[in-house]
Amino acid sequence: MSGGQARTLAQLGLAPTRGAQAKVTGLTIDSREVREGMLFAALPGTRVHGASFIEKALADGAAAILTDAEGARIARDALSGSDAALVVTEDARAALSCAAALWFGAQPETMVAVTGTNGKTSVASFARQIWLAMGHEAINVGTTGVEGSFAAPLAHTTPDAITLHKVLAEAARAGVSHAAMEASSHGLDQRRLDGVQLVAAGFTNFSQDHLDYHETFEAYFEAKAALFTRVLPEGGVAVINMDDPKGPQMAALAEGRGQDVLRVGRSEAAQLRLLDQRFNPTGQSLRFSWLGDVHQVDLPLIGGFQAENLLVAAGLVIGAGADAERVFQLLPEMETVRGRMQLAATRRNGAAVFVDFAHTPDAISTAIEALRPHVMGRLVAIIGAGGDRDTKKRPLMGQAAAAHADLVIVTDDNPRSEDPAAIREAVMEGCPDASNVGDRAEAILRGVAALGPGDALLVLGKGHETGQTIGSDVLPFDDAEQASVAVMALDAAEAGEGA
Ligand SMILES: CC(=O)N[C@H]1[C@@H](OP(=O)(O)OP(=O)(O)OC[C@H]2O[C@@H](n3ccc(=O)[nH]c3=O)[C@H](O)[C@@H]2O)O[C@H](CO)[C@@H](O)[C@@H]1O[C@H](C)C(=O)N[C@@H](C)C(=O)N[C@H](CCC(=O)O)C(=O)O
Ligand SMILES: Nc1ncnc2c1ncn2[C@@H]1O[C@H](COP(=O)(O)OP(=O)(O)OP(=O)(O)O)[C@@H](O)[C@H]1O
Ligand SMILES: N[C@H](CCC[C@H](N)C(=O)O)C(=O)O
Ligand SMILES: [Mg+2]
Repeated sequence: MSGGQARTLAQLGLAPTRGAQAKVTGLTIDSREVREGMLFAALPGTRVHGASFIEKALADGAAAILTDAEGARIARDALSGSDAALVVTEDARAALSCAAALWFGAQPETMVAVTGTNGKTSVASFARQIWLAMGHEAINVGTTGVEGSFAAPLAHTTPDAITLHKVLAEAARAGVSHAAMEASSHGLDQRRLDGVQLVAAGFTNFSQDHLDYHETFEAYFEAKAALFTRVLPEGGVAVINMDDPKGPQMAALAEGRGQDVLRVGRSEAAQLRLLDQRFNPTGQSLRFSWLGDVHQVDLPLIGGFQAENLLVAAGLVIGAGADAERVFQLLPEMETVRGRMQLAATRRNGAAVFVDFAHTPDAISTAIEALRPHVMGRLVAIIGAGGDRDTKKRPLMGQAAAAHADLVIVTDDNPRSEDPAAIREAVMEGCPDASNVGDRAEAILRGVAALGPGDALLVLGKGHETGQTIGSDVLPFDDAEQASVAVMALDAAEAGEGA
């Protein structure tokens, strides 16, 4: 990213090995984006070390190179033949994040982040909704892009440091004072958010995902724990869901770092404690206590887990300085998070179709179980797994659906570069009695056709997504829209038959 005033490396918090006088005109992590005068951050990658592109970056006019010891070794010849400024540091990704924060120079005054396998987007959206209802200019940043008082699309849940700080600075300059962001495990591992100044951070839960990247559960947990052990400063507020088996461990890590821990959940240890939940066809009622005082609230939200997410969000907003009673008054105003247990359509016979983003075994179990108490009749689930992602989760996703739904249809999610039929086969290993319908629109039509009075269909996996990635093409596809189309078509056909 270029533009703005040229700065010295010291102004970007970097200690140059050589070229202290050099000024840079912008930052990039991609050699293909290098322009005259820019700093090229040559970072270690999963496929290749960015240092392999230092020679090209220098040829294209890079004025400075930021890398680690391995990068300096890989590009020794290119570097010794150039007089560009050089920063060699142990953790080049973390250094880049801090440099990006200084380069863009502004971020919303009050920032919180949330990590966990599931629930991050929901928590960030609820926190933003509470702040907006309090009259603040607020955003959430993550899988669904930047939403709220300032909007922008994002390609990642936690964008790379340069994209992140660019968008945070734009939001801050547009008047945004409060931001809740998602901290993905990739983002944490790659130090993408190390330059963000957090006042509070939250943890929802921990279960299987992304083992293709992290390889072991331990490494995956460590990546998530880094939100507390590295990113949230001492004295920050850690909001921990104590109902998750990993909650107590995360709370201990946060306490060990000198953070104030605000415990939430059903657990007796919780300061913000869920006491009771009652479900109805359009939402739920909660009884909860805050430091012992009992409150009751009616919410237009489907799914018991959204109450857990809402408590984490309320904890973050309180942890960031809001008056707790004011926060609780605003909870009935919360709206469904797009693509999370979202009512997409209702059949003439009363059967409902919901769309949800569950794409892990745990989320599929949770989502189907969570819909049960809102539904009188049978529950039909449509599932699929994405290509180029953790392959081990596929049969477990099938098992989870078979264990909790009355009828399962396996279909394509985003096959990406993989063979869609092979992905479906892997899912079917966990649910051999399911129907296998590759075409997602047809699967939704079949699911809707199976609904009798009081039944519900839950279309899982793609939530808010508006495209289906097949190979390298992204074709328009929206589960909620397809559900409406299917309901309209089948209701019209039935009305025609009855006439
Ligand atoms: C696995 C992963 O996170 N990969 C990210 C990583 O790429 P990488 O390490 O594989 O990069 P690489 O291809 O080995 O290249 C190494 C370095 O060389 C640079 N390079 C490469 C080629 C070139 O010609 N010139 C050049 O300079 C690259 O910019 C990179 O910095 O660094 C790249 C630059 O920051 C990211 O774009 C890329 O995200 C890819 C696109 C991705 O899909 N990531 C997903 C898995 C992800 O991050 N998902 C999370 C989690 C979502 C969730 O919670 O479910 C997210 O936060 O979205
Ligand atoms: N607290 C929770 N516990 C278990 N499952 C949940 C919880 N919250 C959400 N889910 C399930 O996970 C799905 C994704 O929710 P959400 O988008 O909020 O999570 P996320 O952590 O942001 O996911 P991603 O990793 O894709 O960013 C939901 O659609 C729901 O099925
Ligand atoms: N952030 C998640 C989203 C998965 C969504 C699902 N529809 C899929 O394509 O697997 C990922 O990139 O793994
Ligand atoms: Mg998300």
